[in-house]
Amino acid sequence: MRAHEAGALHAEGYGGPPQWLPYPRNVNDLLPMLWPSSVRRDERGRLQVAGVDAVTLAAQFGTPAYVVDEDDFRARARGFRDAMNGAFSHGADVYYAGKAFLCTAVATWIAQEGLCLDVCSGGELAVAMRAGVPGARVGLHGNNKSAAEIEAALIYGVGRLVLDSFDEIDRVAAIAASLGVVAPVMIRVTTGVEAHTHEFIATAHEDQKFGFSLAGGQAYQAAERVLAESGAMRLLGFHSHIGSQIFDTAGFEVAARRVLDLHGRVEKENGVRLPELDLGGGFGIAYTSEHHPRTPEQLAGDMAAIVARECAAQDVAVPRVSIEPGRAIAGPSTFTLYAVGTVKEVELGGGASRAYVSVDGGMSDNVRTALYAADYSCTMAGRVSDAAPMLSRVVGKHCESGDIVVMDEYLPADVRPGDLIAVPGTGAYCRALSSQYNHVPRPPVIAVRDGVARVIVRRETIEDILALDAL
Ligand SMILES: Cc1ncc(COP(=O)(O)O)c(C=O)c1O
Ligand SMILES: N[C@@H](CCCC[NH3+])C(=O)O
Repeated sequence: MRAHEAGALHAEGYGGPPQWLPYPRNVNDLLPMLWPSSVRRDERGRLQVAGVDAVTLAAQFGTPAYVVDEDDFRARARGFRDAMNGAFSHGADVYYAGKAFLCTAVATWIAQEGLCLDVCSGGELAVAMRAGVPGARVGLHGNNKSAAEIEAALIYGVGRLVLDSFDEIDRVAAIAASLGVVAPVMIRVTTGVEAHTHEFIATAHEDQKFGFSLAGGQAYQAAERVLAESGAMRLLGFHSHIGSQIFDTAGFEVAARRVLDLHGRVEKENGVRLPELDLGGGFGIAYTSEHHPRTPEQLAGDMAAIVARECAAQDVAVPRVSIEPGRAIAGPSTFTLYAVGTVKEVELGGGASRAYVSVDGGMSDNVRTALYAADYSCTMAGRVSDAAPMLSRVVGKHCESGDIVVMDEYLPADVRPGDLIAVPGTGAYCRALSSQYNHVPRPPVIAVRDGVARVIVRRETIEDILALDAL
């Protein structure tokens, strides 16, 4: 089931037989799990976020636009921080995975809320530096970091570089030696876990590009190589990340057990102490009511139990644990606001039909539907309607038939040009993966807090795009 979720309440809550209320029966028609916490409808039927309504936002900033509820984003960040500190008695660290969505304001929020920041390129590192995130609280990832990226990170004094290949071990050792610093490093391990998620976003099975294989022995060898370079590198510990948008707890558990087994063996057999362990991110969020995310408390509690059990079994000290949630912080805090341009009804045969509702963005601002067959839902944001529900597909304005934003949704049959449509759950990997396909400028990101909306990433213009071209 995916149609109608953002736009209507299930009559029986989330269980039981589907009994959808006609669209939208009342003004509180939004499934809370899909929206930032402040979102509601006002008395005019307009979607409202942190006290500002969607019609006002569209008039002031234009469409399409990503709209982030700043307090919701901050609360999700704090939620992970507090849950990890609550579960691990000696403290723990949360590295927000900036790849989900990063800009200077977000890096500032993350630092203010007491989190660390995971960056995976020189560009993301530059944002962290600009926001003044202390180097010690930044981690640098990447399976092919350039020498310039490594050097910039070491000069900035990042708290960790996560190593991904033997070539990189040599490269980091040489650069650290030339700078006269000791690089704090972790080793990314491929644990062999087949995570239950889309193939393109699973990262711990053997046949993919990330990390050192645990089963093949390379992860152990990598540790030996790093330990042998003690003048240039300090081994903090191991890192495991099994993939993204994962709900299945077994995958996390198996990965944690395997990486802790390696951690214990390396400590004992080399007479060293590894002070840290990173268990990655990947925690799934609800895009539809089919998804049932676990709370940060549940996730942290489970991790703490596994770590305590495995360390006791191996008789090694409990390392300081870190995690790297991206989607679970950024995703639900944001919705994309579009304006409808055209509505076209297409006969499907057998008397059935579908409305193609074209909006003023599309795969350039949200490629996840095309790339991962991701499920989204949507609702009218500027008004409510008593018209009958109509099976609709929300599509973009690009020259591709796969340019689909929301595959199936029930919208009221009187949806028309000029209506506003809001798509929830677009805070992670939408702006981050956006493009200028068809030379469509990227939308702005608008942060709303306490009744005030402000631009945190400005809209691109056609002049921005033209400026890249040589004459
Ligand atoms: C190493 C690493 N850490 C953290 C993340 C964040 O994942 P998510 O946004 O699913 O929490 C990713 C992306 O999958 C990643 O590759
Ligand atoms: N871009 C992916 C997630 C990849 C996470 C980065 N390792 C998505 O949108 O779901």
